[in-house]
Amino acid sequence: MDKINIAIDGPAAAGKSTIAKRVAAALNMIYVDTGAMYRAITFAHLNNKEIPFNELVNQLEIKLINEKGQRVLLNDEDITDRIRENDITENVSFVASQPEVRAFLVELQQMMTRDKGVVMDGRDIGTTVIPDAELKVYMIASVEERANRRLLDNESRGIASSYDQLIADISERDHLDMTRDISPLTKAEDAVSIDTTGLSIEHVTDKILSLAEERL
Ligand SMILES: Nc1ncnc2c1ncn2[C@@H]1O[C@H](COP(=O)(O)OP(=O)(O)OP(=O)(O)O)[C@@H](O)[C@H]1O
Ligand SMILES: Nc1ccn([C@@H]2O[C@H](COP(=O)(O)O)[C@@H](O)[C@H]2O)c(=O)n1
Repeated sequence: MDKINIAIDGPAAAGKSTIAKRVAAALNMIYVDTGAMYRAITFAHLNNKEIPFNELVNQLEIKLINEKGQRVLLNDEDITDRIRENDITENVSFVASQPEVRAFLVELQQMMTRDKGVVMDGRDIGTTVIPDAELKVYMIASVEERANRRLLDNESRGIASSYDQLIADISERDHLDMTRDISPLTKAEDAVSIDTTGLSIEHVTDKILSLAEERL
């Protein structure tokens, strides 16, 4: 096959974006971080709480620029670092449960994958956004390992956090994402499960690359 789409879903801090970026670079595909798009709308909502979601989404233009990882622009403002801060993380699952927000972003994401050649990570990619993706991966890791990874991640970004708080926050966010009414986080029936607990980034990347090669 000439071009494929790859969907990577899973709970918070399982390693989806780290691996998706590497897989996309190795296969010369486009990487799309859909979590960043929900975070961008959360940023807009926190600055404009009085605006209903159906009106808010019509005022937003979200661009993902593949430069220095991936830059996130909201109405041409670079909010890449801002959307990783705690207030956004604490509110994003609520914003992502809003029907108007999901309809707006799923349509945008489906347009981005129409011509194939995309590695997209998120929570509903294999189930809702690209149910016909040639490769679907459901990536998991123990909550302890995910909290440790996020702790190191936050330290490197200068974001204050503690291991115990991260365990609680990650567990709560997963619960909200798995139990919301619309497109809850769940493994697509035809997704390949990969438990990354104890596995290196290189090992997981190679595993997905070999699954992709089988489909190309
Ligand atoms: N297999 C792995 N082994 C060790 N560390 C990893 C592994 N995969 C990812 N990491 C590290 O874990 C941290 C979290 O990974 P990442 O941000 O990719 O997760 P994510 O699933 O995209 O999270 P979220 O959905 O919350 O954005 C990063 O610092 C990354 O370097
Ligand atoms: N396809 C997606 C992607 C993300 N979400 C929501 O956004 C939150 C942040 O995602 P990160 O990957 O940046 O951590 C996530 O917790 C979900 O609430 C989503 O609903 N669908």
